[in-house]
Amino acid sequence: MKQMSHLDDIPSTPGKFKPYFHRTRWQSSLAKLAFWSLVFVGLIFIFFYRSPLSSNPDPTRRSLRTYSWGGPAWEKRVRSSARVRTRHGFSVLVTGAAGFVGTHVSAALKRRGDGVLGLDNFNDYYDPSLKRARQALLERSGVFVVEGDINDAALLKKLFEVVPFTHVMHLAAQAGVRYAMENPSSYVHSNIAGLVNLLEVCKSANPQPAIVWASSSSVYGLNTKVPFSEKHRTDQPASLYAATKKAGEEIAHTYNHIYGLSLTGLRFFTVYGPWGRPDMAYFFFTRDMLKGKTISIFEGVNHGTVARDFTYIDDIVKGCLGALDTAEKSTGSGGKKRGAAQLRVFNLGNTSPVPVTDLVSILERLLKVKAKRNIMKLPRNGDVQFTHANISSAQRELGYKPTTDLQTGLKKFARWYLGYYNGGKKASS
Ligand SMILES: O=C(O)[C@H]1O[C@H](OP(=O)(O)OP(=O)(O)OC[C@H]2O[C@@H](n3ccc(=O)[nH]c3=O)[C@H](O)[C@@H]2O)[C@H](O)[C@@H](O)[C@@H]1O
Repeated sequence: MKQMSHLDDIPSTPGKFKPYFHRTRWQSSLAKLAFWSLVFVGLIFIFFYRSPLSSNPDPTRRSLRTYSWGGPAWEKRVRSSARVRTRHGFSVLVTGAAGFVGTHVSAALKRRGDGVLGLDNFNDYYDPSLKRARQALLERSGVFVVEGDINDAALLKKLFEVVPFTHVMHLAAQAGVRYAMENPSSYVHSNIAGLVNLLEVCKSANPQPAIVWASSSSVYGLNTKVPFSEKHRTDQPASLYAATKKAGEEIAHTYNHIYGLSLTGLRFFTVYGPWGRPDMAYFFFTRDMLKGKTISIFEGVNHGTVARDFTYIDDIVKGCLGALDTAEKSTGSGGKKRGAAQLRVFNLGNTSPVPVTDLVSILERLLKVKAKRNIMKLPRNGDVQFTHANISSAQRELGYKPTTDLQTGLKKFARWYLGYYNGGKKASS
């Protein structure tokens, strides 16, 4: 009876059913049936339309999230953000614009008068609030970051319909070497499927844009010749991440060969700096050292040094702009090749590897805290022991010349970190 009165309390449509609602058992059952059907339909609705970001436990499905885009107001924002403000400026679509490198490159392009439209799926591989903060930064400088995935062909086609982009700076990717063992399919999804989807849209665009994109120093894998030169072998990747980046380079070759797309791959060497990625060692060492937590420092066999050719973000940005400025036009149009097009790959490193133990010592001095060091064997999870870039090719062709040493770059990072996280009190996740 109690339940009945509870059901009676539920407001129903006026007139028709209300007077008969509790008169007979049959009618009551019908009402119950209608109620539970409604609940059922509601649950199905919630299941299909909720955001996978908040509750989907499978991170590879993150990008199935539905984004809203389109409409006259949205197109106006897209157009205005991509509008070129200098005589020979570019209009550039920057994918991964709310990412670390994407934010810095987008801001630099905008500063010099190029039109920039950002695209980012804001996934939760690391704290999305940092991506939102970068987005806010870009919004203030006039860059609109469209929320969407590089696997969404309809969205990409729409963007090319609205803006005839001259260039694409493709920085959206699943990054991180060690995470590839935890979530391999996210690498295939972003770095392979997403890249192919983007190139498919670019090859059909009219005019076809020139594309500059992020490869990685990790493609050198087990190569032992140093410094790493673009001529060295890259067919022994040590992680799935590296393998997907290497696959990207081969895919670039195919699209260049078949469709005449101008493609430049940039092999970044451990990029660091303000607004960086919390999944990278320099970043989480800083966080953990400030919290007094122990950090794990890897070493090679027989106590061998593990070192990286750490490269400061401002130097990388100059390399990216150099690549865009020297990119030749794609030769095809509407999916047809008209002649041979440019295909390039460059190392963008710093040319001076620093042991990870030295990185920690620099951080200790800058943060004025003593690190609790746990020295451990380099795990077999994709990390390589040593990276060192030969940059003569980028120097010659892009005018690339890194000028920031690790000490100077980390000082800028630490200053940003302490400001952003309120003196290290509001720790990053
Ligand atoms: O340049 C690249 O190719 C790559 O650089 C970084 O990868 P990685 O160099 O491994 O950068 P971190 O993850 O920040 O590691 C830096 C160093 O710290 C070491 N490390 C890492 C984690 C840890 O707990 N302890 C530790 O000693 C690593 O072995 C490595 O030598 C990025 O995460 C990749 O996305 C990028 O493609």
